[in-house]
Amino acid sequence: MTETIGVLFMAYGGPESLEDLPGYLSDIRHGRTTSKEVLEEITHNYASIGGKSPLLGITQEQAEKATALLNQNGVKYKAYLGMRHWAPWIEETVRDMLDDGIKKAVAVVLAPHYSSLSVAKYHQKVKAGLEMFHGQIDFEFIESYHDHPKYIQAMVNRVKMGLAQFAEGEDVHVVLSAHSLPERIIKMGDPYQDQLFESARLIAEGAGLQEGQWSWSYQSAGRSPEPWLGPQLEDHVTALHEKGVRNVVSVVIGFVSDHVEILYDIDIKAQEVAKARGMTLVRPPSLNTDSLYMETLAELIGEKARGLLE
Ligand SMILES: C=CC1=C(C)c2cc3[nH]c(cc4nc(cc5[nH]c(cc1n2)c(C)c5CCC(=O)O)C(CCC(=O)O)=C4C)c(C)c3C=C
Ligand SMILES: [Fe+2]
Ligand SMILES: [Fe+2]
Repeated sequence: MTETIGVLFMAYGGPESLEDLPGYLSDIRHGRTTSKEVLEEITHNYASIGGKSPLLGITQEQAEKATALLNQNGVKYKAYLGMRHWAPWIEETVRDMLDDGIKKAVAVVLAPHYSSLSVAKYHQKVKAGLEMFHGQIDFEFIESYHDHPKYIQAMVNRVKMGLAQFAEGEDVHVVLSAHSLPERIIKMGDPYQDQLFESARLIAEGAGLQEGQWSWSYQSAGRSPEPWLGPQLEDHVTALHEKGVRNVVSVVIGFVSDHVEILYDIDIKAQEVAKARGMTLVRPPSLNTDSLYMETLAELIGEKARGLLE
């Protein structure tokens, strides 16, 4: 009988209702209490996008589509979902994999860029799950795929989709962005920023953007007193306005799925800043189940699985 390879698809996790928010925030903030003001602000953000995160449903669809591609190639794969900050928790999914008798598996985070504060934490949770439930699965981990040609092409297509919303000959500026992190990661030698800049360079080149026609920005910095990487998107949009830019295409290259930090932070908050200055800001859709992104995942997972089967 052919052995089934488990594929653990991991994402950040999101609340299923506004009642989940205090517990969700407590997990993200390592048990620290969230102030009333911050809780109210984040509740307002989620209420503005429908009262829950769409992330779990999108991750489920991504896992199904990528696994369907993988299952065309003779090896049998079974998809599992694990979230870092909410159910289904990564550790509990690892228990389910053990219960199913999975012996070999590939773990992938649905985030193309590696950081010790992001991807590494997911990997630690997989290992914690194995320890917690006293099991053994031979895991192969995908660390990053910031320069995978199909991910780059998928993002290039998004840039072009955004530009196509403006009339030919109009002056349009492209802003590529990703989630901010505390500045201290730079001193820690974390590869996050270098990987982001490499993706951005490849995407701008692929889309044929000239110097000055695009720029970089961070978004969604945390609400903690330490300095976070900038410039923040809203400040950046304001600075672009001061330089005479009136049309902006905003492409989030660090996130592959819709969630509050896109649907609120860009579509509502950054959009408000742009509109208040008479600017037009357009955001092409997130990759979600984009076919090139699904092929990126299938290729990366297939490659790691071949290593497991040798
Ligand atoms: C690259 C790293 C991070 C990604 C990607 C990321 C995505 C992401 N974050 C939220 C919601 C929140 N994040 C919050 C804090 C927070 N996020 C990161 C890193 C990434 N988040 C860090 C390092 C921190 C600080 C944690 C701490 O110890 O304080 C919070 C808490 C409130 C706040 O600080 O703003 C929220 C809420 C979502 C929804 C998301 C993508 C799915
Ligand atoms: Fe976060
Ligand atoms: Fe965040």
